[in-house]
Amino acid sequence: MKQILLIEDDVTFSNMLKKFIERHQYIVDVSYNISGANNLFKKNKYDLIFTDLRLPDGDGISLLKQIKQEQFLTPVVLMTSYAEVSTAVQAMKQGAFDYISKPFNPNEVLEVINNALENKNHETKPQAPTKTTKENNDFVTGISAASKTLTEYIHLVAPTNMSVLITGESGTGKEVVAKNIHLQSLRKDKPFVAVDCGAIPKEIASSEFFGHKKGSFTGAVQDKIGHFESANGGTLFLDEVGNLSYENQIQLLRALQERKIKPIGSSTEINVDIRLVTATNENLLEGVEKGTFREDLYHRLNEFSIEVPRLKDRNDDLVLYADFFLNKANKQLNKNVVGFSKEVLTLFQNYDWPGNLRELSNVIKRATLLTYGELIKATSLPNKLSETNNSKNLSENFSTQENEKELIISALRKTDNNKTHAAKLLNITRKTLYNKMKYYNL
Ligand SMILES: Nc1ncnc2c1ncn2[C@@H]1O[C@H](COP(=O)(O)OP(=O)(O)OP(=O)(O)O)[C@@H](O)[C@H]1O
Repeated sequence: MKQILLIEDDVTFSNMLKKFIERHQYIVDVSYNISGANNLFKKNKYDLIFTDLRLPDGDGISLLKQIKQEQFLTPVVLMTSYAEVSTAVQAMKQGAFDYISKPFNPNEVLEVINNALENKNHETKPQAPTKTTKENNDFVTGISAASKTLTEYIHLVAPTNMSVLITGESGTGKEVVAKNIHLQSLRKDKPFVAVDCGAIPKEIASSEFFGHKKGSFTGAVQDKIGHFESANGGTLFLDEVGNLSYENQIQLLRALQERKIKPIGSSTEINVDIRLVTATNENLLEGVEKGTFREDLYHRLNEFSIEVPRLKDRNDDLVLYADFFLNKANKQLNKNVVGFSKEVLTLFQNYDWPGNLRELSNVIKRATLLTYGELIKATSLPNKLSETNNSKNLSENFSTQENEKELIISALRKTDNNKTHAAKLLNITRKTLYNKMKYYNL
């Protein structure tokens, strides 16, 4: 039977976890601190070690380093609280096999155990696992339920030749998903051609898609290869596909059905073998109902659909993405910012992120540039992040009708007595604010 060591100072929790894992045919030892774990290491050889990040006599990261030196092959899984996820990500770079954030469900624990033990059986040397896919280092997989479903769908559909329609709000990562589908497909060594349909004027769209011969129209000063031909053998990604004119939709449908294209001014047809992936942040079905988007094309594009979740709907991933964008910004700006202050993480959690991952990435890049110390502080964030928070806290409290007078005073102070801004913060109209100020003699 495989032997697992659990290092966790919460006695109730560790005993509960021990019992659960033992029920699945593993031998489990528990230590409540690092010194106890060191004694156990001397006596036993473990197949897997679970350790808490914070222990009474040290931290899980230094323990991880020690284990990696002494018991090279033993996988180590860190158990973290939500706020420590970014530290755990750092730990993975130092050789932790995985991390699991509390509270976790039993199936998650079993999955991590299976993965770790399976990995150990197959690997001859330890791997530094990463939350990015091997094929694409710019893709963070995410740990939220919504992200897990997204990843599963990508894995499932990538190796097929099905056309995929990716939907989701702006900045959620639709293009990144499309690229990932390509990189996980059999076409990964062939081109991935991304076209923004919203940026192509309809008059030149067919030349852009199918190419043209020199002299075939005014301005065609040389032969041009179209996107279909450039993507031959690979994947053609059409972003903002809802923006195609009706005429362009017909041309696209024909090319997809016949798998042949004819450049403008040419008499020869070219066979094309492309996998089509499209994206939109509009509701194409509404377009179909209104008659602006062809229903036959819609079904042709939508052999499989993937909805990329809003950042707000994958709260559990926020720190992971923040950490990823911070690393990226550090590299781009040649900085060495280590992390985020607690206050910043709270502001991040409370903000709605209407611009999704793109907005998060931009906010972090700007803040990284403005930061001279180790941690990004709230003062380096755009005002809108704290405004939403103030407004949320104030308006939430306000609706309870308690301390109404104090809340009004606080809002007026925060906004330098600007009634319009104060009313906004309190989520009431200016008129209501004036009435209440009169009532409270302010
Ligand atoms: N899974 C991910 N891992 C890391 N970075 C990501 C991920 N998804 C998106 N991003 C980053 O977020 C930003 C927005 O992604 P992307 O351009 O793919 O969004 P989009 O949904 O296609 O946006 P739009 O609708 O405006 O075209 C990019 O900087 C991208 O690199």
